Amino acid sequence: MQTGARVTQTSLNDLGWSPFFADQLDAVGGTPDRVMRIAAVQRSKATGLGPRGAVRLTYPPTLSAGDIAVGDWVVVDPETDVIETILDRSSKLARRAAGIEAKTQLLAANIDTLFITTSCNEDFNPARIERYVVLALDAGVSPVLILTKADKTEDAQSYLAQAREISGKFDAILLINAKDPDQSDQLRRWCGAGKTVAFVGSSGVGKSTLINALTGSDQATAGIREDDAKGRHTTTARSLHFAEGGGMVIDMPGMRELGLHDVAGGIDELFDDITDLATRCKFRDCAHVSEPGCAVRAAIEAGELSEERLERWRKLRAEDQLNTETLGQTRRRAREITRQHKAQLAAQQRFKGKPRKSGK
Ligand SMILES: Nc1nc2c(ncn2[C@@H]2O[C@H](COP(=O)(O)OP(=O)(O)OP(=O)(O)O)[C@@H](O)[C@H]2O)c(=O)[nH]1
Ligand SMILES: [Zn+2]
Repeated sequence: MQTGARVTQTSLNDLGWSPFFADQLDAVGGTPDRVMRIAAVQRSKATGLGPRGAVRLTYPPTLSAGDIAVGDWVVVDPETDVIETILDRSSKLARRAAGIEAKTQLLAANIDTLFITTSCNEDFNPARIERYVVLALDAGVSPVLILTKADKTEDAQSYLAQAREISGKFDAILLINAKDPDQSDQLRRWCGAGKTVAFVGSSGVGKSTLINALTGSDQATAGIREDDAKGRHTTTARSLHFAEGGGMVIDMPGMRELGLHDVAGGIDELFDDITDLATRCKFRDCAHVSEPGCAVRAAIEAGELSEERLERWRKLRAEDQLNTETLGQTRRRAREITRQHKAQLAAQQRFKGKPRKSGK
């Protein structure tokens, strides 16, 4: 196994180990030789990378697959290969899990940079890009926007201009042909030794092309393919790979649905212009619709803020608030709806039951 051999020669530092994690070892009774980084998470097993190579790890009764993310650092019992502890994360990407309850699904952990990938075509969508930026900012991960397929449009510069309008918070915006190695090499700036990057973006925008360019393709997935339940690497699972020349790359396919959850901080950061303006509105609870003394409306009228951007901010905030309410809040809201419904029915019954006023 090429990757296995490579991992054996790999120090923890190459995998992204840092003082942040080392400092936690004493408290959990761990030692560096028992530490591994999670490269893939399956229902009943996970793949860990460490000094022993790629190892299939088992969850203890207290943990399940949902508690562990690709990129996590764990302490492992070397005799049983059971995970003992998940070390605190330096960063964590999560989304709202499917279902009615306000639950999160972990996507990846301990990432330095999020490569938000979109193409210079109809895939380019400011609202979706903003979603990814909010996710990154909220997690304390630095967002880089990659605009691919620049070679397939006459209009590449206009996409670049639109991207700059979306946010000044990007660490960089790259306009590239992902298939040209000279151009994809620019991504290596974020993949130095010990650094971890993750890719998000729709299907077909060039993520695999870029990941293959960074990792040298086949050998990157070998260690994980070996551990897949069906004996092959599936493209639907998140997984961690080595970048050539240092650093780790996390592939996150299947991210079409990115429900935001508990990311108010990220929304405030991305839309800090609106947040600032809102503090200057005359009314503290200003809805920025038609209130007098509204600084947000004034900015729109002055052409400093676009109506579309304000609308996208509103939508994200509403979604985040809805998705973040606790189960208790959801239940209370459901009870309130039921109560109102019953009250309405009762009123209707009373109305029906009343003897008709006779005209006499
Ligand atoms: N001309 C050109 N083609 C590109 C570029 N980026 C990707 N492609 C092509 O677009 C197709 C899709 O690219 P992938 O790398 O598979 O996209 P992906 O994001 O990994 O897609 P999924 O695996 O479905 O998530 C492939 O045929 C690529 O060769 C680019 O910048 N320029
Ligand atoms: Zn206002």
